[in-house]
Amino acid sequence: MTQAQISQPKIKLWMAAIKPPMYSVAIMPVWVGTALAFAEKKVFDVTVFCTFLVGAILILAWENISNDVFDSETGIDKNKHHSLVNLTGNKQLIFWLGNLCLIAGLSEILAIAIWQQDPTVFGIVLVACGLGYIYQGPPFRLGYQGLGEILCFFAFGPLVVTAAYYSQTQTWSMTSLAASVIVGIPTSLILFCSHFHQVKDDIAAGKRSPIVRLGTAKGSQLLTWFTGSIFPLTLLFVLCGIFPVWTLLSWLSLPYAFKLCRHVQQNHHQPEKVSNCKFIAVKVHFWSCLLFGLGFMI
Ligand SMILES: C/C(=C\COP(=O)(O)OP(=O)(O)O)CCC[C@H](C)CCC[C@H](C)CCCC(C)C
Ligand SMILES: O=C(O)C1=CC(=O)c2ccccc2C1=O
Repeated sequence: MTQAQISQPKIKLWMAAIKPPMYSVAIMPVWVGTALAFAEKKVFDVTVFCTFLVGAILILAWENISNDVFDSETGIDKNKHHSLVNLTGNKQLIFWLGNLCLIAGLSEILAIAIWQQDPTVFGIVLVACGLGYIYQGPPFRLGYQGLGEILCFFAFGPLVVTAAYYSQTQTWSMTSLAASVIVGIPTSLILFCSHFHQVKDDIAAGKRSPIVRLGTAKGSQLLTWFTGSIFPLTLLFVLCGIFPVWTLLSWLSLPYAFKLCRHVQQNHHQPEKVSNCKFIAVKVHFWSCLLFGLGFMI
């Protein structure tokens, strides 16, 4: 923990604990699945869309709140001043606040299932929540084995994009599966980026994050390959006639992708400098997914 981090004002610590920009990871898969449903089937149920969005945000709030609870049990967050548990000193309160968000979020998704007399969307979201739990909750804690990025890809990619598409159409689509890959990769990149500055604390707590396993130098190279993969992959799906040409609008997010790769390559070994790379990755994710979804609507 640096002097700068220790002396941060309370409001800054609370904002860092709540992480508002991170909630775009819950919004984008719902947006892309819904945009694709509109493109393919010309349907758009605004009530289902808004209900799904609120549910997704609440479920992500549960994931983040309970992350601070579970991490307080392993000691990994002892230097994390912006952990909700450290800020309030009340683990029970935070635990129940998280559970309340989960119940409220799942109730939104259940409402969609009841309106449509079809449990499919609820079932898919329940599986995504299961992946969220085994990422951090006992006895699994698969994130501590370096498996978080894989869970993250399937949860925010194939599962939630498919559920959002299904919530609008009550059918399945291969294009939706392809689109979910384009959403899943940048979401996992955010998680990947979040480990660069935490190597010391992770090793001390026995967490073998991908960056602990690979080292920061190799990690920065892998980041460049995966970030770079999103754009040619989209082009490939366009050339195969799976995506409309307008989905290439997502290439307008390339400046953020370059910024991310350059920043991490230059600073991967300096925790204080690289610690903001997660938020550059959020920008890559936000703009690439927003424009990608727009490409289906045009
Ligand atoms: C909480 C997550 C990452 C934080 O991990 P870490 O412990 O390294 O963070 P700190 O350093 O800040 O302590 C995200 C984990 C994502 C997970 C693998 C999958 C989550 C699935 C969601 C619950 C599904 C949401 C569905 C919704 C959008 C409908
Ligand atoms: O706090 C974090 O580091 C993350 C929180 C979060 O909700 C999320 C969701 C999807 C991918 C990555 C992340 C985080 O890194």
